[in-house]
Amino acid sequence: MECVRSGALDLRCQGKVFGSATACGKAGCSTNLAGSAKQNLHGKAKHLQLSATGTSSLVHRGPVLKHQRSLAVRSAAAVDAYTTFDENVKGVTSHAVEEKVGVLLFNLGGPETLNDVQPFLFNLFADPDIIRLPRLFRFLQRPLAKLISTLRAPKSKEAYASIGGGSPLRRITDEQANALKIALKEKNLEADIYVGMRYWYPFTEEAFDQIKKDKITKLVVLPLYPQYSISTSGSSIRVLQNIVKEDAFFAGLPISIIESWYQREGYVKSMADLIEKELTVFSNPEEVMIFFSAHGVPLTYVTDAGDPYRDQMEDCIALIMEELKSRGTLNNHTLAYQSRVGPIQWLKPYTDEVLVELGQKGVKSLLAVPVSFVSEHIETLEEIDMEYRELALESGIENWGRVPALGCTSSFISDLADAVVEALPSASALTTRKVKDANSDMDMRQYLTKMLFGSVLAFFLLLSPRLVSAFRNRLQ
Ligand SMILES: C=CC1=C(C)c2cc3[nH]c(cc4nc(cc5[nH]c(cc1n2)c(C)c5CCC(=O)O)C(CCC(=O)O)=C4C)c(C)c3C=C
Ligand SMILES: [Fe+2]
Repeated sequence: MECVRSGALDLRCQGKVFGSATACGKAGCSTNLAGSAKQNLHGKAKHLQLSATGTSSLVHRGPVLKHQRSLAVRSAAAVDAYTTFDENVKGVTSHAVEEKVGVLLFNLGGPETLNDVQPFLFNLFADPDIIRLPRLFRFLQRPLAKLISTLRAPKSKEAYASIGGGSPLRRITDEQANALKIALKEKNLEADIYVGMRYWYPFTEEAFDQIKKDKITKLVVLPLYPQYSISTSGSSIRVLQNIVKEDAFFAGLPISIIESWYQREGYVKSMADLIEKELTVFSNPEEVMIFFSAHGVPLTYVTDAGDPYRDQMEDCIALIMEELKSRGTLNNHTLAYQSRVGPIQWLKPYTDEVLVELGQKGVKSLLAVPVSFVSEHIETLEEIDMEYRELALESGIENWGRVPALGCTSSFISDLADAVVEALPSASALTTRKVKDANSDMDMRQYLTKMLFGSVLAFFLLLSPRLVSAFRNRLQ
């Protein structure tokens, strides 16, 4: 049985035109484009552009319109998946072989012992999506990562020591992987699940090796971050793009990427369930301020590099609050950003500052809701449960609660399984996505200023012990 990808394909999304897609329709054909039409092309942060020539690009565009659609509409267009087609593989035929579906979960990874902390931090800071140096200064990435990870390690080790000596991320992600496999089976999809961590074991590259060994024939990529950021899902997707460039197996493998899924009904409802449940612990639930605390990113990611993270986060909070409102829960809420690192400006408002302000304003009961991540980790268990709780109580807040991370909540895992099932038909050979690079937007003057500033900074950082110790104080 042979299938040639053919027919009119025009899915231009400007929030209005959903276009058309022609499925091959032949039995056993793995190149079914029909699913593409179901993608979430609602003109928010992402736009899928596929042309009849078979080329495509995915671009982030801002600013984002605030949500005005009903949840039902959102749920029908729930999967933010995209597919790109390589000119070189256009017209490639695929044969009816037994399908072996793989699902690759992307996550950050975390140190498992205190000895892992510094090398884990090195991997993190060596990532050009985490410390974005101008192209000419990329040679400084690793020395800078070595320096920053060494300076940061003592503080991080202390934090990891206080939660039992290591990150629970690997264990929880493995549990989520197992739960997802079972949920998919219940939906009649047999799939092998792979975990690819960006900065610690099992590394993304190990997952790629296994996927290749297992001869997977279709892959759905699911980053375990509800909202997209250049620094998280974007960074892992870049690793995927690199392997697609380097390895013929991955260049030909049909892949579908679920970029962000905070807008899925199942996720929104699961979050609302957790919040509702936790509110009942307070003696006066209606007086509790719902305090969403999201992991921050440096401000320039959003302002210069077009990271849709802040827009998606605000959208996500609006959806959860809308859901709560529809259930009669009318509490006040606020959003702030936590976990900033180093002497630069991050997304505001900052969690620590807002907690103090709320205390001063007389807020007495507060429910913290971690919202950028779906498992417990250092920043929920240490930063929120210890540091922020203490700060809140010192600032006059009397009743403190925290919503647990979603983990393996069954409604949530079932919804992730639905997302995978919905994304599968749009799997297709992937080409390098045009990730918007902050550097490409810089004009020459900005670029030269950054170069000059970067070289002076690097010079002092590497050579001046006084500045190193000053910098260390800012990092701790
Ligand atoms: C959506 C979530 C996350 C974003 C966005 C993000 C950006 C980001 N993070 C750092 C620096 C650090 N992150 C660290 C740990 C960490 N980060 C996330 C999530 C996001 N990061 C998680 C889930 C974790 C915890 C992993 C674990 O072990 O449990 C750390 C290490 C811990 C520490 O020392 O505080 C650092 C450092 C930057 C610079 C950044 C954006 C540029
Ligand atoms: Fe982080």
